Amino acid sequence: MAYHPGSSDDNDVNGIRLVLGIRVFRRFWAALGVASLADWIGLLALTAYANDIATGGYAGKNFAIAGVLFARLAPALVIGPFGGYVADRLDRRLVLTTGLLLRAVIFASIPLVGTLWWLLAATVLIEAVNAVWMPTKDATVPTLVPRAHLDDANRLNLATTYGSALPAAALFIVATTATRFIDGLTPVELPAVDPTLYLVAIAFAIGGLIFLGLRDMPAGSAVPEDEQVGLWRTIGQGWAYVFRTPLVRGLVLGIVGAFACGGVVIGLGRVFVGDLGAGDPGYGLLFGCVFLGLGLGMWRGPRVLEQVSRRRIFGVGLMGAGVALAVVAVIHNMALVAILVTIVGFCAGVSWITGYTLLGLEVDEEMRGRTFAFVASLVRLVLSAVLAVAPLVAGVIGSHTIEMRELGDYTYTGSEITILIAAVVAFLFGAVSFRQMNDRVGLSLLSEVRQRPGLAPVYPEHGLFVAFEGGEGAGKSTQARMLVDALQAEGYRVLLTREPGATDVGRTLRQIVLDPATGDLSPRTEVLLYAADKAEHVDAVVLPALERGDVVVCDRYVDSTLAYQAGGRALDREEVERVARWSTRQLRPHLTVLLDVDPSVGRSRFEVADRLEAEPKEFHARVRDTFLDLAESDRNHYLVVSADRSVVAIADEVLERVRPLLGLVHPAIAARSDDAERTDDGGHGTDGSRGDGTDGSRSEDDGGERTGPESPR
Ligand SMILES: Nc1ncnc2c1ncn2[C@@H]1O[C@H](COP(=O)(O)OP(=O)(O)O)[C@@H](O)[C@H]1O
Ligand SMILES: Cc1cn([C@H]2C[C@H](O)[C@@H](COP(=O)(O)OP(=O)(O)O)O2)c(=O)[nH]c1=O
Repeated sequence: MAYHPGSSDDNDVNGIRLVLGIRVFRRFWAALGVASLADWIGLLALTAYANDIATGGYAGKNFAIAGVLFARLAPALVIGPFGGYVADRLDRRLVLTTGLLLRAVIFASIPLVGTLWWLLAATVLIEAVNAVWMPTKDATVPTLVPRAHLDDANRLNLATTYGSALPAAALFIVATTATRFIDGLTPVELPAVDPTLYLVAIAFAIGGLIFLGLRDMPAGSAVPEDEQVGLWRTIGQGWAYVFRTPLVRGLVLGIVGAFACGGVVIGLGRVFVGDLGAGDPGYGLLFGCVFLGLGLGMWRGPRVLEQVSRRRIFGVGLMGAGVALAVVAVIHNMALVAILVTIVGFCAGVSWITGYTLLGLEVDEEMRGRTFAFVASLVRLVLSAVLAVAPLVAGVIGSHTIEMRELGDYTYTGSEITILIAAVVAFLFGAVSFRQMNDRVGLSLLSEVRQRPGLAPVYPEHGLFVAFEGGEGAGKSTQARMLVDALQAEGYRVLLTREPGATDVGRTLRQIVLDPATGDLSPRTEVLLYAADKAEHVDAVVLPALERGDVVVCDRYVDSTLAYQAGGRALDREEVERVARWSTRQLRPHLTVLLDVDPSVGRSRFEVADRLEAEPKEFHARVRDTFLDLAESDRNHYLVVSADRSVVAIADEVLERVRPLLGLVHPAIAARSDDAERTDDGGHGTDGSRGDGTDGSRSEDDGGERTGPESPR
């Protein structure tokens, strides 16, 4: 079958279209959408209502909200496992219908009774109903769509459940603003969120009626026994695995942190916007902004700062959320807060989607299901704790005013302090995740961000890769040889190689590019010829040696293309870099030694000039500047040496810089006697024409290196 780029997107769209084409599923989905919408508005309305009817000042309001949120989440932890059991014994359509109708009745009863105690009891009841309703809903989906499209159906349902948070926030803003407006027109005072609670009741009733109408839904119940693993057991089982693996540990820590961060904003939101004088519509706005940010973050996440490692982005996202949240805590302006919580949501969304994807990629097949279940359960647990505890803490801290004579009074509230604490915690979680998962140690985040997308470096995971760069006659071959000798003497397995011309194809290419008889070449042709040499060299020589864990010392590498073809020939640097990096699979040396010398000095060290050596002074000046520029932009991976000093002094400096990197490889003393021959074979000095760098003579056909006998081609 032909490869079509983007076909997976097309498949997604087609799959979703297909499941929506199934009448009974379409109606089921519509009912689910209405129920989710009602659920989100309900969450907002319940907390807003708690805020309205609570007595006891600032602390009282916070305690009331903490109570509602806890009542909302706690039953899932306790009743959850039984929900599946009950659901298993009842008819699906009956459960789906009555579940929503019951919720409608309970919601309507809340403003009618109008006490805090009933609000709390009603919340528990709603969740108890939900505990049976949810597993039934999940178990129903497979009976409505063909097995092959179950995934599409589940994804659509998930998107609907979370996607409805945004319209729900909008509806909440409209409903509460309308109530305020009508309130202003009539002499009787309307309770602020009562109409919204009735609206929720109506929406649930509509959802229930749609389910009632689904007569063609297969009857019976089917929650398979093995899917009814309780929450606590899931957590227990997952724990053991997760905490054995540092990467997964970092990920789980971060994911939980992201949710805790979002939970604090939701849990404290109502009181916090109250402090800002924004009331219920403000609360709706805050909630909507968090979800807008989350949605954007999840959508754009994979594209954000593409040049930065995904493992690092994960921690960075969390730290970003922490910083934005800290600013939220100290700023007293609703408009700015709205923008900032969108940023908090965005950062958390980027982290969440990145973490989720990494988890999918890094966790072994057989552990994946359990790990995801573990994460989902843990997130639930932490979210409940945070939603309940955050307002409690805020209530305990209370609202205080400090009098500062000249500066005026400064009021700080418990919600501000608690948000600030959460911000610090989120930042620390992010920092710990960043450290645990950092796969680019030594490359600063700033220089990584500065890299253009698509040019992200790949450093070898095995072996040690060192390149020598510099102008003509700078002493690269001499120094490379000396480094190889020094390392081999210490028992390391070392491969000395070079560009261009270390492979069979490379030798032919070398002949073409360097022979003055070739005459003028288009600069682009020259780039491609060098790139072809590199592609072959990396695949056939460099990577296999690194895979074996050897030290690879390379005389000239990608920087030469950037210096000569981009700098010297004045081609666009980014274009040339894309080609050169692509041809080397983005593989970069752990260390590049730049032997810097005035071009005239280097030039004076030999007599016969090849095609490039024969270029004018200005050309070589540009080459030198480009080399220096490259070294300057990534100091961690470069050593710049003044190459007009003695050979020995330079060699000492190089060895000193390389020594700490030897931790990446192990000396193979035992294997030395036979390996030394082999590595020499792979080097480019064995044919005697050059390479030991001491004879100073140059000839056009000084290729003739053989690649190591163990190289795959
Ligand atoms: N530090 C140095 N000082 C003086 N001459 C040097 C130095 N390093 C190398 N040479 C000589 O310069 C010539 C070119 O050296 P080589 O290592 O082949 O340079 P490259 O590989 O950079 O072109 C050789 O004759 C070598 O002996
Ligand atoms: C690897 C590479 C070399 N070159 C040039 C630089 C040199 O002039 C020539 C390599 O010839 P070589 O004789 O190996 O140079 P040196 O002894 O100075 O290391 O090819 C490029 O222009 N682009 C590249 O990517």
